[in-house]
Amino acid sequence: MTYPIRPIDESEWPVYFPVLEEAFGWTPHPQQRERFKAETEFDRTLAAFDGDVIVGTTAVLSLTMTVPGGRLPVAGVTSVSVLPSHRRRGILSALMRRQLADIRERGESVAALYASETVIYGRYGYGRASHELSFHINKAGSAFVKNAPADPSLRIRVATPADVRPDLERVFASVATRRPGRYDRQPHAWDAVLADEEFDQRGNGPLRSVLAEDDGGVRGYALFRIKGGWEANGLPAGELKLQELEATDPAAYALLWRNVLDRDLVAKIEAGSRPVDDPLIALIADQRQLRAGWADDLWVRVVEVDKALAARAYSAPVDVVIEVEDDVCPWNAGRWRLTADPTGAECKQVEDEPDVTLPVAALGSAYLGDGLLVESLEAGLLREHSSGSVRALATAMSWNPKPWCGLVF
Ligand SMILES: CC(=O)SCCNC(=O)CCNC(=O)[C@H](O)C(C)(C)COP(=O)(O)OP(=O)(O)OC[C@H]1O[C@@H](n2cnc3c(N)ncnc32)[C@H](O)[C@@H]1OP(=O)(O)O
Repeated sequence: MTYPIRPIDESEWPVYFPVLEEAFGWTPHPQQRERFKAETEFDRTLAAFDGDVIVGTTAVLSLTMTVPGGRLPVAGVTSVSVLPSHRRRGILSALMRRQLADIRERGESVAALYASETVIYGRYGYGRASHELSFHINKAGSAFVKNAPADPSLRIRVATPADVRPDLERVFASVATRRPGRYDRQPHAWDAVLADEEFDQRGNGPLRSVLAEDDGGVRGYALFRIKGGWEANGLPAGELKLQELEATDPAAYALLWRNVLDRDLVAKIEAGSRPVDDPLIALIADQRQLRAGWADDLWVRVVEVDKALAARAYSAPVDVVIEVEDDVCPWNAGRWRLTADPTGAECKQVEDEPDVTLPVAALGSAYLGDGLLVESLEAGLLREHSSGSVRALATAMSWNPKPWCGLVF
């Protein structure tokens, strides 16, 4: 049985969005529903139909994302759902194939997504490309190293987040270009970051902010909520849930963390999504106190091998023939010579003998600089024909700072 696929127009939203709600078992707040609609690029949606009923959905957000050495238009894949009545009939597979062809036609060479479950997207050529740490910190164990940076010209200002939105946007825009995986936030994304429905829904208190600033302006911010509480013996047991902390320089970063960690009547600090190389790890004197959890962040799909590989920068010289396996985007299958050094890169289709054979998902994993090719090699998942070629490729593709997105789309 086939299920015709096409984009929807805005008038079909009332029968499109409920498919997502049903598939995710999700009841969004009315404002959340409105924001979802506002960010939807209707010409980049796809719906699968059973007769005239929508049974599957997906959409793309047109993102500008930082990649090693620059910024790229990236297809941000989102809103993937198939009705429980129609699951496991190949509807997702049909949507993914069509979507990747559309992305290519539009000229984007890279797609990225957040996966609801890690087992779903590898079969479509997406690779786990960045990771996040979540910290659970007891305030009592949060002292900094003695030489933590301090700038006497900096001060903390308490502010209502909505009142200082232009400052938050300015700080974020300046840090987003520094780390692969971060993307330009459009106004609707800021609406979501600053949304306060969670206040009603989870009892975590309203969104609060502190700014680090000097006479020249704002150099960083933290966004968080506080769930107050007391132990039976009267000791304060408040929990601070950090949503974001961004700063333009190390002194502002350290001051903001200190402010968040030292909050009166708070005993525990939870920071849900942080980069794997968060400078906080170096600032905390007793790192075990961070009690970190680890999870995948972005998944990346190289949609056009030559364009994507030539569009990013490399940390070290490399000259390697890569044989790419890709049965979902057959235009990628074949041998590609990547010649790159820190000044530039070229990637051309060739007939030469390959140095390495790898699934396209492995290129997606390496694309943002997380260095995962070595992990795959050691796990026996890549076929290396010339000894040392994978390590050379992995070294060239690795990047500092490590990739991290930090905001689900
Ligand atoms: C970027 C995002 O939006 S992430 C959000 C993804 N959506 C969700 O998690 C919502 C809840 N889940 C769903 O809506 C559906 O189960 C989907 C979209 C994940 C899968 O849709 P389906 O139409 O059932 O997938 P489809 O039939 O095309 O499956 C293709 C293959 O993937 C496998 N697969 C699909 N989903 C899963 C899963 N959740 N876990 C394990 N395997 C899966 C199928 O078994 C099948 O394997 P096969 O090719 O070896 O037979």
